[in-house]
Amino acid sequence: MAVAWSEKASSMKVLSLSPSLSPMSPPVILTQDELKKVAAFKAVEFVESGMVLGLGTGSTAKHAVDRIGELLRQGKLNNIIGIPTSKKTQEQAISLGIPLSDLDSHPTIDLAIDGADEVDPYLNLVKGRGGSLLREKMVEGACKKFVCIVDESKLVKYLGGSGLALPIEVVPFCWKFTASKLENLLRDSGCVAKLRNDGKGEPFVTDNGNYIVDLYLKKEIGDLQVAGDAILRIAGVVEHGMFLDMATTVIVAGDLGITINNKH
Ligand SMILES: O=C(CO)[C@H](O)[C@H](O)COP(=O)(O)O
Repeated sequence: MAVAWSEKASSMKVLSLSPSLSPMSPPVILTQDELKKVAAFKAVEFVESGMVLGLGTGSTAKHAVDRIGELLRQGKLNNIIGIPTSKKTQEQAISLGIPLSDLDSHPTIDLAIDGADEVDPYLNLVKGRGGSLLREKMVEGACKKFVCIVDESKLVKYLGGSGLALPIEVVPFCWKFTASKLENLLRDSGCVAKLRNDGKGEPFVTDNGNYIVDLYLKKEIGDLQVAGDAILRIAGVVEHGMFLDMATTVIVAGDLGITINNKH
């Protein structure tokens, strides 16, 4: 259901950005990475012993996974089982001693914590600029609660509104054909499709052996659900990076503090 930032979404405000600051401390300007950490630490407050946890991917989620590992080490959390959303997060969790499992063994997840590339006023997300959108969507789709953590630079008026990529995971076979189908489908939004590269001149390959086609939009997509369903009907598309109506909470860290936005 729809919520708007300024009206219904903000259900709670935390005035201090850093747990170590007293309310009388002078304002502190935090870096983007510090804001990500603040959002991540706040999300980990929702974690309880005995939970099965979806562990997200990216620089924001990394802080949450680090914090979970720290609390386990300190004995403040027990009996956690993590379900990682990427090989990278799996490696991080193993290095922290977080017990891991998968969706086959744990098809229901109590809580997932993950970042996002864009958040719209209705708490819809773009994810996958880190390349892990398929596993993220599988894990976060199996959650009772999905807490998304972002710094305020991720807030957009509409999905695609940052001018950055809307990622689509595609099979490598004839990816140009799939990319042109995507451009054609979203031509009213001025869509340009580009194959993501790995920075060394080769295609970026996901954990699932697929490619990513990044869509750049000049205009807003009309009905996101309709567009998402149409994207999935293109043979060759594996999954798209729009996470519609999936986040139950979005925690935003910004210069003025943390806002916790709950879906109503
Ligand atoms: O979807 C993702 C990875 O596939 C990430 O959550 C998203 O890219 C945000 O990353 P970061 O926290 O590094 O800004």
